[in-house]
Amino acid sequence: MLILLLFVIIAILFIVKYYKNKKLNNNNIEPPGPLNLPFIGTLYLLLKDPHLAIQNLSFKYGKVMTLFFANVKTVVISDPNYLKEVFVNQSDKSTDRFLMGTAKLIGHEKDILFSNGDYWRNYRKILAMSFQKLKDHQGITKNVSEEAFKLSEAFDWYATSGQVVNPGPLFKMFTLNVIMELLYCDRSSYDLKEQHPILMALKLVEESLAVGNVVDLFPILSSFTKKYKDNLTQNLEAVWKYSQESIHMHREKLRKNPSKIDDLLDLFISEINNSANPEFYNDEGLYRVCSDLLLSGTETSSSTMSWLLLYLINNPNFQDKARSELLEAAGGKRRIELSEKNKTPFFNACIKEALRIRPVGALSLPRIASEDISCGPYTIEKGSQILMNVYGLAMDPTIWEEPEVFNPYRWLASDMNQSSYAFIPFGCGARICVGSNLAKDEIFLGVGNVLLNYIFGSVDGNPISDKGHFGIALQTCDYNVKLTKI
Ligand code: HEM
Repeated sequence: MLILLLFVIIAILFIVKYYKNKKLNNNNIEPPGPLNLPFIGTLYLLLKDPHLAIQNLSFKYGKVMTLFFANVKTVVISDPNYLKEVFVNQSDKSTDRFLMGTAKLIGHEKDILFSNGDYWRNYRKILAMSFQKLKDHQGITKNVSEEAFKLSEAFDWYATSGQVVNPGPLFKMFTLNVIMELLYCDRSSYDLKEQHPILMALKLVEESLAVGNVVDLFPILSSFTKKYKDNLTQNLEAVWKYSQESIHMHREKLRKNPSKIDDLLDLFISEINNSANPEFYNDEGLYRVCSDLLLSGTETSSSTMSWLLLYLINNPNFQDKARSELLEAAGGKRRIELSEKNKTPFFNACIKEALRIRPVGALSLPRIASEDISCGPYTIEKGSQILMNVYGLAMDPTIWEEPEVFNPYRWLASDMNQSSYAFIPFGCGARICVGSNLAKDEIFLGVGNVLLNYIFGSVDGNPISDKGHFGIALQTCDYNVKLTKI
């Protein structure tokens, strides 16, 4: 009897949900999608490797499809023209972020990653201008180059002792040091046993984020997840406090000598001071932006470096070719600088290919439809979450020849004619990644300098698995390498 009752309740919920979801105003058509179950929506199809599951679903349901993350109606776009239509032509309706509980906990809607409206626009403008000026600031870019050299030295011990090493944590330390130097005039040693307290806090924040979505999707679980939230808040507070101290120090220095610009935070504060409405920006906004940069600008770049090295190990010919090209560009020195970047087209193509084949932001960061949005023959209903299928686009055989093959030459072919919306590792439209140039410089200098100094191989001579896993980003599985000093 009980089972029958349960069955009837589920059937009723299902029918109500089905009709509610099918009904859009003005006879607009909802993008198709798989069976939407009560409570869990279509999550039953996304349990393992969501980027692969979504790619497969898009083969079946098309380049615009509707999924349900529990109750959250989600439209996934896997077509370059539709991406342009939605995120560029109708950017007034598609620029806001879809904000769940964890995002709000991180940014309090007072940062850049997870804020909307005029607040986001004003802070983003200042940050984008600061990054623009960073490019022309020789002194600051020199620090990134120095850090890349220290990264290369960190591999030395492994090469001389013959020990294998997992390059991931060293790459992570490199990207963290770059941000720490840009914001806090601080850095940490590459000795993985001696970690800076801020790195420990950041690591714990990242671990909490990896489980964040489940907690966000099922508010009913919130009483069980208090510990998770307390842990996240406690570690975020450590990052905020550290940022506040640095902001105070930077402000004091600039008050005494406004022209002494030594890092990104100096640029950011002086852009604020010189803006039309400096009173709009306060310390809370500043320290939340600092923690954004730590969160969004470290794992992303270091994971891409790990992917690039993995593919260069699996393709030793490409590794040799990239090294020879770097060596020639560096005039025979074992140290490459950003000023030589235009002399290394093949290595640059390898970086692009790594960003294509394993985009760490495989589904970008969610946006929300702030109004009904037209997308080809469909309508994306107001309030829906919208995802860009960055990974699916990169694996689309109608766009790329042999998409699963790491082939840097595809970027060098003179007839390369892909839509720029087919390759969107940094997202697209008004919220495109603000740190993309810094990321590309880090990858160039970080991987370029280690390649110039060591030959890398897998431990057993076999190719390393490029399957990866979907955590806070699309990351490589941990892998060890052996290396020989040149
Ligand atoms: C390979 C490295 C990186 C990748 C693949 C990447 C990817 C992305 C993606 C996909 C987005 C969302 C874009 C959208 O909504 O359309 C994003 C946003 C963002 N990224 Fe990156 N990113 C990388 C490195 C960095 C770095 C180094 C920084 C800064 C130090 C950074 C800072 C940001 C910020 C602040 C946003 C939010 C922009 C906004 O909401 O207006 N990222 N990134």
